[in-house]
Amino acid sequence: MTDLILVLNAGSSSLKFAVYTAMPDIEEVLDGQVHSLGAEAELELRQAGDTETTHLGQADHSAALHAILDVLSSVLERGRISAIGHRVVHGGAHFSAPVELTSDVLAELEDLVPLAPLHQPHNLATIHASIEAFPDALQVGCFDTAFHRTQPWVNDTYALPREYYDEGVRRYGFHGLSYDFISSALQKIAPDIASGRAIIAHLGNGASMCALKDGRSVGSTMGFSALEGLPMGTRSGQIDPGVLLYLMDEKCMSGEEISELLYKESGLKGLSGSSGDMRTLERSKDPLSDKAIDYFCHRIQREIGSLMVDLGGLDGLIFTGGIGENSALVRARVCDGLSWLGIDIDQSRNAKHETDIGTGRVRVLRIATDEERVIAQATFNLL
Ligand SMILES: Nc1ncnc2c1ncn2[C@@H]1O[C@H](COP(=O)(O)OP(=O)(O)O)[C@@H](O)[C@H]1O
Ligand SMILES: CC(=O)OP(=O)(O)O
Ligand SMILES: [Mg+2]
Repeated sequence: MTDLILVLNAGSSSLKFAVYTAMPDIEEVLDGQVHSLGAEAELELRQAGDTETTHLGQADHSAALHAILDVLSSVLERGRISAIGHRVVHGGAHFSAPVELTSDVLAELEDLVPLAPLHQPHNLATIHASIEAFPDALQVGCFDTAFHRTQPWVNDTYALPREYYDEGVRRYGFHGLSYDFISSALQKIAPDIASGRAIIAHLGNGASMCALKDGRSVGSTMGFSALEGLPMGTRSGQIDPGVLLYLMDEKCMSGEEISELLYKESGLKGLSGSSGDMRTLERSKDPLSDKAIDYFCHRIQREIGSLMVDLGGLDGLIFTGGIGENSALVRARVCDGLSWLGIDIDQSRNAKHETDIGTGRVRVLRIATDEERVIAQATFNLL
């Protein structure tokens, strides 16, 4: 029987999965995802070049996991799951590398739930369900925050009294598994950029950007929680803390209500008044949908300026994530008007989703991310 590695990646709007053979090296057998979690979830299974889609309808993370385990049962007849690698969004200040998920580690990760309420509970629930389904498998956690531990202190802290930093109020940054993958991919696709100054825009339902210098993270738009920085599907992104004081003091909103507002009702959903999903907004004829896209792209442009200061210039701009990889419109709007920074793109190559779309001094690339492969490799290394 072949040894297999299963990877589970619980995002805010999706549960992605992949299966790899484990010996002698990792090789992907299949992958897929349940996307659009909520009322209209769909399961996609990709195997040997074919994609099979099943409509699930109403499904949360737990229903998605069960649907995935059902689908996998046919594959499992041919092999033995010897390890399961999990994406864990928050590793706090402590976890800077992948670890075996022992009960002590899980207890520490439980403490981080308040810092990532949209992700950590789903990550932990997925881990517990997979321990139950595969009690003999090695369970490994890989952290979204780990990649950013190389950031200089000025980008790691807020200007609060020092004791807050010491107790963990820091700028952790997220999407590190994706940045790790892109950083490795750059070494093959564009080695000059891999060892130069790059900005990676991971634009998915959650969205952030990373300043990459010599392959290491030196800046990120996300900080303490996955709320800071860019506006997202349903998250506000950057906001004046004075607004929160106003909501508490003048509108008498509770912490829970403010959390609901900032995580679930804001961003593209709040601005458009209809949807936080980029595909839906692009198809919509409502001018508010277009304004929401405009705001999203403008904030990305502003963050490019800010991250360029961290880098001392720019050699490459990389688009990735569900929106970054698939939306030619967003890539075009982000690059529009940035010629003065050396950012220009070829509209026809962009429309065809080619890898190399830049025509100016800065190389502009579209690279599909693969967080699952980073997790599989780390899990394999710990086997
Ligand atoms: N063809 C497409 N055109 C525009 N947006 C797309 C397309 N495909 C996916 N997206 C958008 O990508 C986002 C989901 O990104 P993804 O990275 O898969 O999410 P998550 O953060 O949950 O992992 C959604 O807003 C979705 O509408
Ligand atoms: C950290 C984060 O925002 O993750 P996701 O993009 O999966 O929501
Ligand atoms: Mg994601």
